[in-house]
Amino acid sequence: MSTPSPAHPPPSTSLDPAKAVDGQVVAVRGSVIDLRFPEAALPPLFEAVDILWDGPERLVAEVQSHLDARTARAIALQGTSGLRRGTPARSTGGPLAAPVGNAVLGRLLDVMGLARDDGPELPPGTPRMPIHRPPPPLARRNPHREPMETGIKVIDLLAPLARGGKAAMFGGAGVGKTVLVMELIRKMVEGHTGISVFAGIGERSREGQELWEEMQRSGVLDRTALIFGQMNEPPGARWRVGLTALTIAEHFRDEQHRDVLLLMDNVFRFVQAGAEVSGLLGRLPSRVGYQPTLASEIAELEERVASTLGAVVTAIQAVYVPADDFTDPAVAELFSHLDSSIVLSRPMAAEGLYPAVDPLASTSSLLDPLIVGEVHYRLAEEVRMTIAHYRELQDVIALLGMEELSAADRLAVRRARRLQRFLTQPFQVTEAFTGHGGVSVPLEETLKGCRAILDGECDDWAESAFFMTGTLDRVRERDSAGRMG
Ligand SMILES: Nc1ncnc2c1ncn2[C@@H]1O[C@H](COP(=O)(O)OP(=O)(O)OP(=O)(O)O)[C@@H](O)[C@H]1O
Repeated sequence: MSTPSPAHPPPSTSLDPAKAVDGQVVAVRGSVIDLRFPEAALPPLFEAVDILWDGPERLVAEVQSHLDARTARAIALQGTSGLRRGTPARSTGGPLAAPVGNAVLGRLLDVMGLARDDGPELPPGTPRMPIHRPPPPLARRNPHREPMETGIKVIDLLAPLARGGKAAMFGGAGVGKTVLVMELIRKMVEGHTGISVFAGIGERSREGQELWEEMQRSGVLDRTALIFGQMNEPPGARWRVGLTALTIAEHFRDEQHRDVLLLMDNVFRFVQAGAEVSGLLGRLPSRVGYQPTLASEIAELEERVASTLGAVVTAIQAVYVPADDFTDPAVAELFSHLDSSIVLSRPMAAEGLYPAVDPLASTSSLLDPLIVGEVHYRLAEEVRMTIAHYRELQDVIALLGMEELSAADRLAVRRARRLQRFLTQPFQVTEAFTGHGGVSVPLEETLKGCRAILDGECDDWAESAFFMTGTLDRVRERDSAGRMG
């Protein structure tokens, strides 16, 4: 067969072009491509192979298994529609390599590092690093964690985030994960002097567009790299895009010693893409239909999100919880890797108690008297106990009404409802559609407010005054205004 000349420039994914060898496509089934190479020249697992076709875009596949001494089974990172048997392929001599360094800042790239904004492609000399790398050794890791104030009351009080730590927002469809991540970006990126890397994994392109505009508006685009593999892209791209973003973050951490804020929306889509790939490769599914390699795939990603002695990586991730089932194996596995887990609750979202952070299910390893201090720790416990007590009483209230409760229980309910409302807060990113101006509350004010509510100082204030506002002083003003009005 004659060799068609490639319609695209040869990829710069290669680490060692001298090692490049030639093969050809022998079978195509959707994203799965079987490739035959000369004996002894079979590319190793995870090597990137360039398919030299005349299709609409460059096509690169990653080797996943060896069928025999000459045949490799690979997963495509782009669509394969129109790909024919016999098409030549060239091993790139190394794994897929992500562009790194200053050239990626201010750019929106895909899994391969190709421009997805309307700018030019990255210059040919841009350094690249393989996307498959081991995590930093334990000796180089920085175990130190210090709380990082976000200005979001419920998070700072009950599930504080750590500078240099890993946090995730868990929630079913439409409970406010993306809104919360966007708000955290807005609050943190401006005060953050390091680099921000955003990985958009398997979500809607509209969200990518909004983020791009958000970054531009905040004037931080020149310190940000956005890497996207959205829901319309093949599973291979969604599976690997997180590693591309991580590689970019690791380069800033290790080579430039700059602090990195790594944002990933949505890590569940990474797991889901892995399950799709596993199915396409014909591997037997494991629990709940997930890939048998679920735990190791998640660990491969999460373990690389690490702070070293030179620079810290602070990761904020959104995790979709399928059918609101927190026992889902992917979700349960992700929990175990985090410093802070923020759980969003559907009943709270349904009541309009935004951010719908579940005060009982959300946790943080920082909520320890030795880290946040005795006062904060005890207060958080007291808030949790009061809300837990209210939840226990809710069934009784629904059946018999408040009148059947003891005086002490009635008081506990009163305070719990005020606490729940005090922990709601208007966000900057939702200003446009809620009509409430966004607020940031210093931790000290949050602690002061909760203390006062628990001590019964606000028992007579109108419940509605606590809803969607900032400090307790503001609640007091609203309560007095309500009385006068
Ligand atoms: N803090 C908030 N204040 C007011 N409204 C909110 C807030 N958070 C979420 N919402 C409402 O809930 C909707 C869904 O939020 P969001 O898109 O963040 O959910 P999600 O969990 O990311 O959903 P999906 O899984 O579909 O991506 C928003 O469009 C908004 O109407």
